[in-house]
Amino acid sequence: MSAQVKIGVTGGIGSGKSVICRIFNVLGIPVFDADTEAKRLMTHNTALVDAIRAEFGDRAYHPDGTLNRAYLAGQVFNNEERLKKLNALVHPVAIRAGEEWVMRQEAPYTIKEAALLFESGSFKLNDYTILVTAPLSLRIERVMKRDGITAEQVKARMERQWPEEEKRRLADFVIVNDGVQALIPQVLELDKRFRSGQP
Ligand SMILES: CC(C)(COP(=O)(O)OP(=O)(O)OC[C@H]1O[C@@H](n2cnc3c(N)ncnc32)[C@H](O)[C@@H]1O)[C@@H](O)C(=O)NCCC(=O)NCCS
Ligand SMILES: Nc1ncnc2c1ncn2[C@@H]1O[C@H](COP(=O)(O)OP(=O)(O)OP(=O)(O)O)[C@@H](O)[C@H]1O
Repeated sequence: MSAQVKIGVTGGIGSGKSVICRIFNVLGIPVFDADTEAKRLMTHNTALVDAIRAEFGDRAYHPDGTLNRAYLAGQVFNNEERLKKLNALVHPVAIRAGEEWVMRQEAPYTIKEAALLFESGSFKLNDYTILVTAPLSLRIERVMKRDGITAEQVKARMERQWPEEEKRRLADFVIVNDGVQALIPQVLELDKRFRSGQP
């Protein structure tokens, strides 16, 4: 088992997790992006691909084998039961990949970025969790711009995630990404604490 301090970074859609993790990464900290890894596994892990095809049909994949994200998003983000099924297939595989990744790292500490750290229960595998927060309206605006989707589509995903207040109760640290408070000093402060070994 790795003795490294393990930090989870989470936050609702559009809160700015990826932006913050990029800053940690520039400081030399290895970052595992669970959402990206989940997508990679959904096309590269044969058992997972077979299970997704069996559950969601061949339309879940394009003819070239890439994931039909728009189709799957349409299937799951307005249907809680379907989303639960997809999560039950993907999350255990992605969580295992994260644990294997941690064992390979040599660094003062490691970071796992995941939108659903609390919802999936995987926060328990980390020593500390950072919650990234931002006002709802700003998050919607950011994602509409980033992904070219409608406010309704962003809200459908938000409704499948825990409300921020619930996450605050379980988080050890909070980074405010409201476009007003500067991000870099907040990240530097946490980096200092994690490197000290006594956060
Ligand atoms: C349905 C899929 C194909 C849609 O892909 P798409 O490229 O449109 O969105 P993307 O994956 O980039 O997600 C954007 C954001 O939506 C939110 N989101 C993604 N998956 C979920 C989910 N299962 N529940 C709630 N919110 C989610 C997150 O905030 C995420 O960062 C994809 O989200 C997916 O496979 N989700 C299920 C696996 C999963 O839970 N992944 C994320 C955590 S490991
Ligand atoms: N402080 C900021 N100032 C300006 N733009 C920002 C800021 N923070 C984030 N953004 C932008 O908002 C969008 C959402 O940020 P990001 O992708 O980091 O969020 P996320 O929490 O990782 O979202 P998701 O859960 O969808 O993966 C991105 O396009 C990003 O560049």
